[in-house]
Amino acid sequence: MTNLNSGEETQSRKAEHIRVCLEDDVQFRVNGTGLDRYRFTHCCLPELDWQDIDLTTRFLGKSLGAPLLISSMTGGTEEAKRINSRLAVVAEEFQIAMGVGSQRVAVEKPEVGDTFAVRSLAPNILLFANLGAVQLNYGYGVDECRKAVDLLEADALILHLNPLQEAVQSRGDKNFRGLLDKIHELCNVLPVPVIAKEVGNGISAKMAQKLLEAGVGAVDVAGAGGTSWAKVEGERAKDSRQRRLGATFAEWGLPTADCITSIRAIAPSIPLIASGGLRNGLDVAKAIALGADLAGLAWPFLQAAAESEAAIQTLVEHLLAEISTVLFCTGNATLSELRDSDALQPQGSPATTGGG
Ligand SMILES: NC(=O)C1=CN([C@@H]2O[C@H](COP(=O)(O)OP(=O)(O)OC[C@H]3O[C@@H](n4cnc5c(N)ncnc54)[C@H](OP(=O)(O)O)[C@@H]3O)[C@@H](O)[C@H]2O)C=CC1
Ligand SMILES: Cc1cc2nc3c(=O)[nH]c(=O)nc-3n(C[C@H](O)[C@H](O)[C@H](O)COP(=O)(O)O)c2cc1C
Ligand SMILES: C=C(C)CCOP(=O)(O)OP(=O)(O)O
Ligand SMILES: [Mg+2]
Repeated sequence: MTNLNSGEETQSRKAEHIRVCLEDDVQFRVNGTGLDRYRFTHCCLPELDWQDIDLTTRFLGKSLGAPLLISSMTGGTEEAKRINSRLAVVAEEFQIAMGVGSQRVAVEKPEVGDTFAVRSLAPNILLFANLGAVQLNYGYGVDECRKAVDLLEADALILHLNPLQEAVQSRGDKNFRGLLDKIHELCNVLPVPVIAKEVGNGISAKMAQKLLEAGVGAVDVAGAGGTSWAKVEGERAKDSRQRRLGATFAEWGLPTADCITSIRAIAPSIPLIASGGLRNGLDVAKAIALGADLAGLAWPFLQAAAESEAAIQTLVEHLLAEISTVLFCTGNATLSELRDSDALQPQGSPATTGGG
């Protein structure tokens, strides 16, 4: 490993991330999403025909068939190219949004750029480029960000914020000083919106406020409760210090539900993505009812994509059926009706007053 140049090291890390996420137990086990603290109030007479249920929505100026995002995952290897291609074909079929994984590997090794370039397979979807914000402290500037966007003809650039992951990662990039100012400068000149995203440890209302003041166009909370990147990097550890760090911080982070409610409270109208531990359409519907505009899933899509295009189609069909069932059984025809309703209640409050 020590003989690898940075491009090769990054490329082999991408392969290991896929392998570890598919083969090892790297999910949060104790600190959940917080969504189980909420319940929908069942409505016994919805006054709806199932046919009237409408899952369409808009995000950052584009129309979507459903409020779903295939969260940023991969690129840089042949396997990653196969995964991205399968995901893009299904995203186009259902008109849902998609992000690719960090394009740092393509900056370091331009010849792997094609493993990310899915626009021709998904000409109409909302598509997100991806780089780590921390790279702005390691020689990256507007040029690299612009190239990442151009390679995909992306609608926005996701900057991932992953201090815990970098702290546990072997040879991780740990200089996070001064990034807010650099994000601010980037937002001023990049021709597409910047989306600030965590990777499974969550974004607090206080930090969301600072990021919005810096000019980001949207926030993806990527909270705790799903894939734990401390666990992933702990599995990749090269020494006992890293292995122990991964174990100690395996459950660290802000639950996804708390991120959504606290950010919505201070920013009532910003484009807000919920992700981190969403595993079915009921989770998605809860996230929307709590105030998110879009719901992202990574790990479930990785598992399906590793199998086949048909498995991804089946996953999306299941998610759509589950979200539709929430709308049906709470008597809401649309996502905005659901969000404006009182159908979702904290568990423990009288379940017979809301909804209907
Ligand atoms: N900073 C963070 O965001 C979090 C940190 N942790 C830490 O991760 C480690 C493993 O936790 P584990 O036992 O698996 O998980 P648990 O969720 O069972 O939490 C264990 C302890 O951490 C407390 N805790 C939960 N959330 C927070 C928080 N946001 N900030 C500070 N303390 C919190 C809990 O207090 P209570 O019962 O009152 O909730 C409990 O005493 C612990 O060291 C824990 O402190 C765990 C969760 C979140
Ligand atoms: C294999 C894999 C690779 C990932 N790579 C990236 C990445 O390059 N950039 C990023 O922003 N997030 C990345 N993520 C994090 C996800 O986008 C997501 O924030 C996180 O896994 C929590 O969502 P989940 O619980 O649905 O998996 C990756 C996730 C997986 C499973
Ligand atoms: C995998 C996740 C969750 C985020 C990116 O990880 P890396 O730290 O490997 O990304 P780059 O350095 O390659 O940007
Ligand atoms: Mg990194």
